[in-house]
Amino acid sequence: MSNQEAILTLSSGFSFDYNNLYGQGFVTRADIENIADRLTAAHKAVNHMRATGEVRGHLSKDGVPEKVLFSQLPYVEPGNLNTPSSIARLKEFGQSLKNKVDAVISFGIGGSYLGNKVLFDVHCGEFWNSKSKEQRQGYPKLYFSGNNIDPRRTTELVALILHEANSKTVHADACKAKTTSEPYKVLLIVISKSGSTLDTMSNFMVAYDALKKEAPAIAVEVVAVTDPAEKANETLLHKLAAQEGWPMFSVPDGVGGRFSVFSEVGLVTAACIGFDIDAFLAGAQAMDKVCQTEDIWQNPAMLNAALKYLAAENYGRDIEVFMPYGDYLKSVAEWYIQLLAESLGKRTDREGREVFYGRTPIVAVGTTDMHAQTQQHQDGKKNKVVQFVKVGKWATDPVIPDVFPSAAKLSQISGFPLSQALDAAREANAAALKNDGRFNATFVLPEMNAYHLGELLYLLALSVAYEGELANVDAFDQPGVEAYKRLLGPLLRSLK
Ligand SMILES: O=P(O)(O)OC[C@H]1O[C@H](O)[C@H](O)[C@@H](O)[C@@H]1O
Repeated sequence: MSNQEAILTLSSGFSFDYNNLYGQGFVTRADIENIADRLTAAHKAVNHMRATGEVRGHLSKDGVPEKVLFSQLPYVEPGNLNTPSSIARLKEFGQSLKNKVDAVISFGIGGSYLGNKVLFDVHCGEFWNSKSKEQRQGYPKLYFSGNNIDPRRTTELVALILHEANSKTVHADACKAKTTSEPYKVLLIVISKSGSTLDTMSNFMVAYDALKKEAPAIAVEVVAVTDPAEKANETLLHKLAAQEGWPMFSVPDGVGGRFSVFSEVGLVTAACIGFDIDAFLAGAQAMDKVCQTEDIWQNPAMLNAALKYLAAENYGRDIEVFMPYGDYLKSVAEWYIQLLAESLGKRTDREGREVFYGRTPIVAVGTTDMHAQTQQHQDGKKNKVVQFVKVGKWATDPVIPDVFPSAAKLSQISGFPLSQALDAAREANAAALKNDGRFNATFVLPEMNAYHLGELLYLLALSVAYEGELANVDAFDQPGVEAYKRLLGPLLRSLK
């Protein structure tokens, strides 16, 4: 295969351009052939995971065998994790907020936040909360909290809600008698698989307390999203929700936080903003089906995993810069950080031998970081793969006008749409890296919509499953995060 042909394009138009990652000076065909047996074994293992949920060596936090079920999520079928009735319930939930709830605050961190933020950014953009209710088609404003323990931001978020509630009352007073004015309705969605994460719960308690005190001007409702287990394994959040009568959605068993964007965790946010759940899951499902082939050249998840694995193992490229071009895709890079870091950053292999495996992920955004990180990507250590994401067709795309014809330099950069300038920048960046033997690749989404986003996120999730097999590490646990937690517990108790 010549380098010019190193593009895998799916029937949806989604493509993986690996020209600058494969061939002379990059990962070679011989490299791939040398691991042919391991690729076959990895594919078999991933298929087995798909069929049974079993992944060799995977244990839960409590050290017992645990199923891995994220690959079932795109298939909405009775008996599956997402069923026709669970999806219908989510959609009803979303509809029930329209023109009724003023603002939602979604509390969560890690896998209980990152995917939700992706859906929000891609669908709503930066200015959703400044838009009118009509522009939001009746859907509520949506804020995130719990993604840090930041006293200032938490205070300011509560103050903002109080201010908005006050403005609503004043507005209602101006229009009609005070007694008939509606309260400002806030829905607090608390998302935590384990049900007691410090960052999430501390912010939730601060906001809940402050807003509840403002009744009746503010009406607070709560929805909990947590592990549905009962009795001995019941989470604190589940128990609380049952006591308080809060409606609940589930983080299903066998779905780790970093894979949960396709479950009720992500879909709750989707429902709140009118994001197309069906198209998102359909994109993920289409990607899953494409990746069922054993032919690596037709299977984008296996190909991506193999190329990145070989780039790291054979050529020392063990940093992955994830660099989408476009502001609202930055959160995809942030979501990917957790996926890659927690899945593959492992001390031991599945036989318990120390391997210190993993590629370090870096968030970058084009064109922004061409003016900040690119110097290092281009001239720093040759230890990186830069993974670009390109959007083919933009929904809105102003042509740069020739406003100052006498300024030759400005005149030169006018007369074509912003998207072409954006992609020319990416192309130049990719070529400059390639010309210096610096590994890079590009995922191309024909347009930025729920379907193609589903394809991309699912490809990345399945890719780490493949790479876990190739590297012989458990891609589904995260024992390393327990080390600081063991120290943090006593520290927090000593603060009382
Ligand atoms: O959903 P939660 O249980 O609150 O967990 C939130 C996050 O907590 C930890 O940091 C884990 O390492 C992450 O994998 C998880 O996504």
